[in-house]
Amino acid sequence: MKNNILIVDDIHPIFIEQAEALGYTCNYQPDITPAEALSIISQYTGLLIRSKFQVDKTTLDTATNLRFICRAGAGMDNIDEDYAIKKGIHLLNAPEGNSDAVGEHAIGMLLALMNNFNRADAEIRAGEWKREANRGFELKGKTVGIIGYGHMGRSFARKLSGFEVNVIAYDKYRTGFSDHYAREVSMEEIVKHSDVLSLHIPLTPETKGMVDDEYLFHFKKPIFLLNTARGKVVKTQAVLNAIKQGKILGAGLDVLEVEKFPVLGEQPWFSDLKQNGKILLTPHVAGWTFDSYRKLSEVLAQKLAALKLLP
Ligand SMILES: O=C(O)[C@H](O)COP(=O)(O)O
Repeated sequence: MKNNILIVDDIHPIFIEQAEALGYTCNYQPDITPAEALSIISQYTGLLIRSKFQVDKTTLDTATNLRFICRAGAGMDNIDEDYAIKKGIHLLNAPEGNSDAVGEHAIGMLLALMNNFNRADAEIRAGEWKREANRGFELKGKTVGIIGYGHMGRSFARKLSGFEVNVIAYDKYRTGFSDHYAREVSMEEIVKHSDVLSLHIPLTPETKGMVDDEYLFHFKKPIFLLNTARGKVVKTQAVLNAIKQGKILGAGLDVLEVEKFPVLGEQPWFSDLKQNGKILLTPHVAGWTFDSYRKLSEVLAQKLAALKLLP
């Protein structure tokens, strides 16, 4: 069997260079359709994907020679992980490659929200000069609650040092992680003390729809909400409701329950979302920078080398 990798998305060429130095042959097909990929996948021992390609049971059953999947990114929610592991397929991802990007994006969103950057900018362009309506909040002295203290949560916490904030973090799957940047707390404490809530958790059946009306109702203080994780973790309608009730002061959403047009524009909540000046939107780019583009490839190539699948 050949040692070859089918690459079905856009990645920095350094991956190909390094994989070929290890002895792999790469077939770079960033524009391949899922159907086309499925029709040739049985010829490959490796597959490299980003988020647009779904690796479900059918794909895994068709990929009879597959030994590893490289995910150029962090989220593995587009892979049927359990089934792949059952088939003995190695799964590699690269959160180390885009955690700085996500941490910085979250910081940028937070400062922009707290100081009404997007709304004030739009107002001036429309001929309105409103100082009082655009009075901001300072980060200093606030409590920032982080849910999920993996690569992304830790990166955000590190980048908050210097802002003189109290950083608390909760992670269901990790304990004993308090460090220089964040203090480990329970979910109850996050809900009780946070002025800012930033989500850094994967999408799983358990986290799907986690941030809903009921969850937001329990927060003791009005919060700024950041979601740079996965859109389906947050119910968009609940965010709109909480803004109306004054429970959310601003929301920075890099990811949405449904992404891309036209399907996004067809959602019942989309017109309210569009008109709400307390919501700042970006198109799922928190982890996608000119810098992370190369780092993701480098991290994956290193992990592939460490697998030592080739003699
Ligand atoms: O999971 C990630 O790393 C980010 O969400 C980026 O995903 P992408 O592969 O779509 O850029």
